[in-house]
Amino acid sequence: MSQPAITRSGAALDVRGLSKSYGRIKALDDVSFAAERGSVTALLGLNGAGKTTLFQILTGLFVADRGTVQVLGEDFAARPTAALASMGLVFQQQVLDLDLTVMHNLAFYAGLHGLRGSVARDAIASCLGQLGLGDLGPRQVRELSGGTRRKIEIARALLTTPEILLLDEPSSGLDTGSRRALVADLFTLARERDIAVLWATHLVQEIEEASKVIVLHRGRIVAEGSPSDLMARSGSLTLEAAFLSVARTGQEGAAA
Ligand SMILES: Nc1ncnc2c1ncn2[C@@H]1O[C@H](COP(=O)(O)OP(=O)(O)OP(=O)(O)O)[C@@H](O)[C@H]1O
Repeated sequence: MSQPAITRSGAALDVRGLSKSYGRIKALDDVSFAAERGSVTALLGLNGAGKTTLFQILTGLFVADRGTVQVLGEDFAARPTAALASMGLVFQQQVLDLDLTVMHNLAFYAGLHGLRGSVARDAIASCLGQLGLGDLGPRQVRELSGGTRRKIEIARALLTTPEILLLDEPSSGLDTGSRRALVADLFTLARERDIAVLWATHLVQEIEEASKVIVLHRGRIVAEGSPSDLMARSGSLTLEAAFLSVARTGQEGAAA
């Protein structure tokens, strides 16, 4: 069996020195980090921190002013189509057609990616099954709750067996119970499918189990480490206090 491709740092996704400005606003300023397989890397930032800009660069919508992105050992800029083919994307905007059934939505997306017939059906069954949605195929999306729709969007992103999953506030608009269920599913998926999950959010409670937390503040990384590292370094008893401390002061080590 071939070895999985890796980047210069050994991680699935490796970002170095990314900068992007909109006129005089520095949305990203020399951002570097890596996301490893089988784990969740959380990108935590208040409004305006630069999370969306980063995701737009990682998905090829925008080009960075400076810096590089490596995906599975390849330079994104050199081979964007291959890089994008290895990624699953779940953003805040709803992407399902409400008037179609779950099965039709997923079959349409599978078809766009060249999966047809029994290959598509098996992939759909596997992805729905993994998220506990196995019996929902015939249901019209409009009849389903917001939390279930979000899970279907995640199942959709998994159809192409991505090695990297980019999530931009995936629990946006969900109630606490649905959010908790979604969070648990995503951590399990990262482990079981050996996917590198990069999860942007401003909700600290969601990512307390993350292997690594990166705090982005006004375009700069102001803290990076495991949740317990961040709490210890800022002298905080909770991850939320540690986050607010570094986000407020723009640097690590400030007392909460
Ligand atoms: N198209 C644009 N033109 C000008 N400035 C922009 C544009 N997009 C973003 N910005 C600015 O760049 C900075 C980073 O914005 P970005 O949307 O990337 O942050 P964010 O962390 O995703 O915020 P939010 O959580 O509010 O979506 C902000 O100061 C924002 O006002």
